[in-house]
Amino acid sequence: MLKVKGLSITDERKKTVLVENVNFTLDRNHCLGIVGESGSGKSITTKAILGLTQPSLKVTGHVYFDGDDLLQLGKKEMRKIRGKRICMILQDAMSAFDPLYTMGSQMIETLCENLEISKKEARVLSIIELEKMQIKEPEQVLKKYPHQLSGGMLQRCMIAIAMAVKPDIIIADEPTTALDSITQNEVVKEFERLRSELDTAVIFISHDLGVVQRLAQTVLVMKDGKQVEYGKIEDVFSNPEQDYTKFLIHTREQLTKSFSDAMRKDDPV
Ligand SMILES: Nc1ncnc2c1ncn2[C@@H]1O[C@H](COP(=O)(O)OP(=O)(O)OP(=O)(O)O)[C@@H](O)[C@H]1O
Repeated sequence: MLKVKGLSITDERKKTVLVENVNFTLDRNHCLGIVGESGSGKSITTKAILGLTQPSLKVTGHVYFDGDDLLQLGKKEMRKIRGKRICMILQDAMSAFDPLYTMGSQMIETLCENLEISKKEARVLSIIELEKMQIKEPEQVLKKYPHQLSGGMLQRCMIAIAMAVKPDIIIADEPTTALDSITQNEVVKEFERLRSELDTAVIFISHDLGVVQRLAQTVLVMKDGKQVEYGKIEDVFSNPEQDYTKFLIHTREQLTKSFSDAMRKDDPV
């Protein structure tokens, strides 16, 4: 459904290469996890796919989606795809909302525009989706302005909108980072549901290898703007080829071990 070929990003002002020759395929009903340390180029790769990079950054290569090369589409055509057929859930939820409007008006407007439904229907759907995100008083949340809600709450609202729109692809950039662990678990379950019930493909960017292992069928490992490993999740995790991937997996295993050791220490004897 989505095929990225030779994607590179150059900062024209600084004459630096930020991302070099990224290649991957995303099939319907599949989840691709993108992992790698901070600054390795995960976010900017997905922003480039959606034409969201700044003009000073030159993007080359191909991004094929349903027969079109997204990198060749004009702004107007791209706007038709963004938000409706490919949704992005941003790391910084605050920047996704307009501070001057209530969450209700923003959610309802987005759903009316993308789903061609009435305001009344959009309101009902907003409440249903917010409830699925474990938001206890959705009517109250709809009355609030973005600054009156926590980062985690805004993140859940953003995910609820994406879930309601049911796009072909959801790109989720660290969607669980701002959430507590119970909500994280619920959000991961929602992504699993989306994929299995609605055929939505997901690109899931995360530092958390455990979450990626649970959700993704394929994984792309990035380091210093380069794709260092790509393949089926079970192959990459059980038999990593690159030292960097081995390091990431080892670090996670160590963390998990220290956590369980610490928990054991707290157990009453
Ligand atoms: N608009 C921009 N102009 C110039 N350089 C940028 C821009 N946005 C990001 N970069 C640079 O591109 C590189 C990759 O950044 P990116 O945000 O994609 O990393 P990341 O892997 O998503 O990191 P994190 O996990 O911290 O979000 C970094 O060196 C960053 O400084």
